[in-house]
Amino acid sequence: MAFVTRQFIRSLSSSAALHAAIKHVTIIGGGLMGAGIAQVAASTGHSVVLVDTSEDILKKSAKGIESSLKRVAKKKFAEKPEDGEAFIQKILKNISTSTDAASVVQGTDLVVEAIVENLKVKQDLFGALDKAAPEHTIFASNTSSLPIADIASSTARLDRFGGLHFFNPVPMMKLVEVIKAPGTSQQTFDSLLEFSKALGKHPVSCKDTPGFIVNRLLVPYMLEAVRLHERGHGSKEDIDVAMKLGAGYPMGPFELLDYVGLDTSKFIIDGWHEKDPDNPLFAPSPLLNKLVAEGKLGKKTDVAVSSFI
Ligand SMILES: CC(=O)CC(=O)SCCNC(=O)CCNC(=O)[C@H](O)C(C)(C)COP(=O)(O)OP(=O)(O)OC[C@H]1O[C@@H](n2cnc3c(N)ncnc32)[C@H](O)[C@@H]1OP(=O)(O)O
Ligand SMILES: NC(=O)C1=CN([C@@H]2O[C@H](COP(=O)(O)OP(=O)(O)OC[C@H]3O[C@@H](n4cnc5c(N)ncnc54)[C@H](O)[C@@H]3O)[C@@H](O)[C@H]2O)C=CC1
Repeated sequence: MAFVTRQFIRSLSSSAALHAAIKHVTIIGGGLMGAGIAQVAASTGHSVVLVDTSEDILKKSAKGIESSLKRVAKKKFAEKPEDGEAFIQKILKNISTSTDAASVVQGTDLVVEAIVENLKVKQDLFGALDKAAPEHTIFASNTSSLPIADIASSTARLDRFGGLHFFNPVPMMKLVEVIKAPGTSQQTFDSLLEFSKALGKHPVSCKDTPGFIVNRLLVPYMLEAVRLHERGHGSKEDIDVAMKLGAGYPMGPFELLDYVGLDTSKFIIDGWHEKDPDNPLFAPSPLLNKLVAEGKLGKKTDVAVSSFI
C-alpha cells in the first residue's frame, strides 16, 4: 500500500514537473495559425518567441495578435474598458519575435511548428532545429494533414515529437487534437495534453492517421461542397446559407474554405489524393486549383469575396 502511495505521489509530482517544464515556447510560422497559437500561449502566461522568415511578416503577425487581443479585451472588459489596454500590454510583453529559429530554440521547452503544409519544408526545418535544441525540448507540428511520423523522421528525437493540431481562429476554438505518433513517448504525449489544458483548451487524443479526427471529416465535406457547385447543383451563396441555416454550422463551406486558406486546403487534398488516388473524397477540384493559381487564397490575401464567397 505504502509502495502504491509512493508510486502515486511520484507520478503526480513527475507530471507536475513535466507541466511546469513547458514555460518557454517557440512558435515557428507567424501566419494565421502561428500568430493565434502565440497569442493563446502568451495569454496563459507562457514566454513565447514567434519566428518567421522576415521582419515584415512578423510585424504583420504582431498587428494581427494585437487586433485579436483588442477583440478579446473589448468583451472581457466591457464594464471597465480602461483595464483592457493594460491586459493587452501584459500579454504582448510575453511575446518576442525572431527570424533565427536555430538561435532561439536553444532556450525553449517546446517548439510548435505552424509553417506551410509541405512535408519537405517541415522536415528541413525540424532537421535543422534538432541539432540546435536542447535534449529536453519537445517538438510538435500543427500540420493539418501530414503524418507526424513522416515529419519527425528528419530528427533523432522521435520520442519527444508529437502533433498539436489547433483550430482556426485559435483564440476562439476550444479544441486541440494531440497526436501520438508510433515513436511518441507516453511522457511527451502527457506533456502535450497538459500543455493544451494549460492553454485553456480541450484536448482530444488522436492516432497519427490522415486528417486525425476533424479534418478527415471536414475537408472531404468542404471539397464536396465545391464539387456540388462545380456540377451546377447550387450557387456558392445558397450552399453556404443552406449549411448555416439547415445544419447549424457557424460558417458555410465556402466561407470556411476562405477562412482556412485555399492554398492550405489545396495542399491537404492534393497530398491525400497522391497517396490514395482512387478515393473520390480526395479528388482535386478544378475551381480550387484555378483560384490558388491566381493567388486568390481567401481571407489571408484579402480576396475572400472575390474567391469563394
Ligand atoms: C484546416 C485545419 O487544419 C483545421 C481548422 O482549423 S478547420 C476550421 C475550424 N474553424 C471553424 O470551423 C470556424 C467556424 N466559425 C466559427 O466558429 C465562428 O464563425 C467564429 C468563432 C470564427 C466567429 O464567430 P461569429 O459569431 O460567427 O462571428 P463574429 O461576429 O466575427 O465573432 C464573434 C466574436 O467572436 C470573437 N472573435 C472572433 N474571431 C476572433 C479572433 N480571431 N480573435 C479574437 N476574438 C475573435 C470576437 O469577440 C467577436 O466579436 P467582435 O466581432 O465584436 O470582435
Ligand atoms: N489555416 C488553417 O485553418 C489551419 C492550418 N493548419 C496548419 O498550420 C500550418 C500553417 O498554416 P497557416 O497558418 O494557415 O499558414 P500561413 O500561410 O498563414 O502561415 C505560414 C507562415 O509560415 C511562414 N514560414 C514558411 N516557411 C517557414 C520557415 N521555414 N521558417 C519560418 N517560417 C516559415 C510563412 O512565412 C507564413 O507566415 C499548416 O501546416 C496548416 O496545414 C492547422 C490548422 C488550421
